[in-house]
Amino acid sequence: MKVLEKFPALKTRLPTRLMTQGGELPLDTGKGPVLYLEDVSVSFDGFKALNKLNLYIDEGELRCIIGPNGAGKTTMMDVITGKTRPDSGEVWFGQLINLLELDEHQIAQGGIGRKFQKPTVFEQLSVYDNLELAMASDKRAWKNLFFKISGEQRDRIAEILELIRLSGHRERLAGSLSHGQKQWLEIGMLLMQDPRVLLVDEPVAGMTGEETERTAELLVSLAGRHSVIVVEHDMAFVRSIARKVTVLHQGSVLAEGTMDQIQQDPKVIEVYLGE
Ligand SMILES: Nc1ncnc2c1ncn2[C@@H]1O[C@H](COP(=O)(O)OP(=O)(O)OP(=O)(O)O)[C@@H](O)[C@H]1O
Repeated sequence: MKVLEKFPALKTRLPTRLMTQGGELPLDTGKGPVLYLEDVSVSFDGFKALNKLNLYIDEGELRCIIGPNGAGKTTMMDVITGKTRPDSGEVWFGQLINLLELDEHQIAQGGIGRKFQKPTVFEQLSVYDNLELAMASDKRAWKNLFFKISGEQRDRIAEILELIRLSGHRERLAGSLSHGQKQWLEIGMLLMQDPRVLLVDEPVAGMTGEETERTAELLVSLAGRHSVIVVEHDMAFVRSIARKVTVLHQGSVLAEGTMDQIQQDPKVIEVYLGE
């Protein structure tokens, strides 16, 4: 059922721009998903990259999105993060925040983090400094060179270093880390902003088997505190972390369910074998 049909009172929501004036976004997920897209369509020169896409992400869930090349996965992430504006449809963060009224920067600051495929850490800085800078980004540090972090913030960095398994490498230059470690550091940098939703694009591309396993553990451990959306082609990896899986095809949801359910779905088999 569509969320707006289920909760008709939501139609009386105030415009997001009025609610967000002067600070924190009033995220309200009490009665519904943390993020949802309804009837979202995006066309590029007449070609429908997204075609009436519906997607509902619950608070704290780990969702895997798969689909053949060109299915619309990247476009979907671009719409959520404000990079691409849909031609039609709705995109809500909680029940009160209309993401279509916010720009990319506001969406990132408001609690939707995105990890692109290529790591973009500051190679000349230490692991620790990368995390400190990420925490402070857009806050005082960039404006005030004498910014000092609090004990609480130091604890948060230590907690994240532990989580991303880089506690023993805190003073190392980020440029000297392995590919996998750089990817974890970047995930750690996003976590410093404590996002409600984390979008992760092909996290294990180019990783060793061991790094892939550790990444699976990391992403699973993030669910609960964050909603994590993982777009990935590596099916063995998806199977290792999957709870609910959404299969996109030609810009819409083709199937949704557990990995076993979708792997036995004749529509999914046809699409993948037909590639
Ligand atoms: N800026 C653009 N201009 C024109 N066409 C585009 C643009 N962005 C995406 N497309 C097209 O829209 C379709 C969906 O692309 P998208 O990148 O979202 O798919 P995807 O599922 O992420 O694919 P992949 O797995 O290959 O990354 C593709 O056919 C693509 O060529």
